[in-house]
Order: sequence, then C-alpha cells, then structure tokens
Amino acid sequence: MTMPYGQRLRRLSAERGPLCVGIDPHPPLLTAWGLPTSAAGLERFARGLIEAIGSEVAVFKPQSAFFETYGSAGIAVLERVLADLHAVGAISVLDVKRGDIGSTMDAYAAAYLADGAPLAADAITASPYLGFGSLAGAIDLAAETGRGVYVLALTSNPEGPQVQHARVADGRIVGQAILDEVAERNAAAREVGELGHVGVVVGATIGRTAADFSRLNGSILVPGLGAQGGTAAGLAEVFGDARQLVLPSSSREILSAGPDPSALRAAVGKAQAAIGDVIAVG
Ligand SMILES: O=c1ccn([C@@H]2O[C@H](COP(=O)(O)O)[C@@H](O)[C@H]2O)c(=O)[nH]1
Repeated sequence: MTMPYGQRLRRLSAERGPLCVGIDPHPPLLTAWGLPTSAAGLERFARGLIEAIGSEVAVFKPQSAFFETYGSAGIAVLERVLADLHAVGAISVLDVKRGDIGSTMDAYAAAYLADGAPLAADAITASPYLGFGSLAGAIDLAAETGRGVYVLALTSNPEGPQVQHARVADGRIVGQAILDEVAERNAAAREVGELGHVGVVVGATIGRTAADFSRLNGSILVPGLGAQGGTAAGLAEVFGDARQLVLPSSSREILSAGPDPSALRAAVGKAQAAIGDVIAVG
C-alpha cells in the first residue's frame, strides 16, 4: 500500500531538508537562462533545473500557469516534468489552485490525484472559496492514493485579506475557519501520531498573525520567500510553535541563480541553511 502523503513528506524533509523549490518559468527567466520563450525553452528550463538540483530538494512546486501558457505543448512538458520529479525521488506539488462545484472538482481530482493519470502529482493546491465541502472528493481521493491537497488559507498576496480576513458567523476570520476545517480532516492521522494529508497555504509575507495552527496537524506550504519579501528568519514570527509544520517555498529567488548547476545548488544550500536555522525537522 502507498505510504500516506504526510509520512512521505516528513521522511523526505528530514532527509533533504524542508524546502520546496517552485518551478515558475517566467519568460524573463527563460531569457536570462539564454533560452527561447517557447515550449522548447520551457522544457530545457524545467528539466535542466531538476537535473541540477532534483536529488537535493525534498519538494518541487511546478506552477501550472507557466506551462499552460504554451498550450498542449506546455502541458506535455509538464507531464515530463512530473515524471522527472518522480524519477529523482522528489515530491511534486502541482500549483493549480483548483476550486469548483463538487462534481467538477471530482474531475479535477481524477486529473491530478488518481493513480495513472497523465498529470498525476503527489499533491495539488486547491481553492476553498466555493466552500470547503466542495473539495471533499479531492481530499478523499488523495487519501486513497497516498497524495495530498494544500488548501489556500492565508495567501501571500496583499489582496488576500479582503476575503480571508472577513468574518464567518461565529466571529472567526475565513482563513481561520479554513485552518479549522483542515484540522478536522487531519484529526484521525493525529490520533496515530502521523501528519495528515491535507495541508494549507499560508504566505511568508502575512506578518504576525492571530491564526491558530495548534490543531492543524498538516503541512503548511509557505510561498512568498525572496521575491515577495518574506524571509526565513521571519518564519518564526509568523508561525511560532507551528514552524515544525512549515514547508517554505521559493521560486524566483532560487531560479534566478541559474542556469549554472553549481550556482543553483549553492542557492538551494543557502536557502536550506537559512531555513534549518529556524526549523529543525526530525
Ligand atoms: O499565497 C500564495 C499561493 C501561491 N503562490 C505561488 O507561489 C509562487 C511564488 O513565487 P515566487 O517567485 O517565490 O514569489 C508562485 O507560483 C505563486 O503563484 C504565492 O506566491 N502565494
């Protein structure tokens, strides 16, 4: 039977360090790497990155938008990137931020979380803003197949609080209500001392927060480091005692060190050291 996502993530983070490298092939990055802004350039960028650092990083997060830009050719590259990540033993979190009515969400789940699906990843990002319950099919399928779902809770962008800080009927902010829903889905894993398979996305940029992560028992994917202004040192302030759950994610800051493989490895090493000073995984 496949190992549950939470266990796989814990094991690999302990081995390689808790770092997620985002694969965000922005056109200016392709140009800076001396590559054409085409599906061929995209492929050399993404697969060259994995060749350089794939065996040293626990988690990669391909950003689907940059692959979709090139249509079916870009999606074909994404399929090969997901296969490469599997081959180097890294965890893939496909950043697709899907969210829809339940019946359609089930189809997205079949596309990304079912065994044998061409675009199957180890986890996806999902949006709960059609209601947390609409994600139930994806969360259930992920549990069955040893995969994960990261639910947007408190995002890194400045517009996020307009929705995520609004109050629900009992006075909690929406972001906290999402954290609490995720905690409920992870409660059974908590009882057996394992990390649950439902994670959340919380930006490194949100600053000091009253959010309560104490019952979460799931991975906290934390984008916003580097290019958006978040720092590894700031993680302690944002997450306090929950920082053991944090999976910091960095895209442009690391990618801009390429294409030289040794420079990419140095950028990864630097990020891992800075994160290691704040988070000890065991
Ligand atoms: O709250 C969120 C959720 C997702 N993202 C995504 O992460 C990367 C960030 O890239 P950087 O270059 O490290 O800024 C990107 O794919 C976003 O779509 C996020 O930034 N914030």
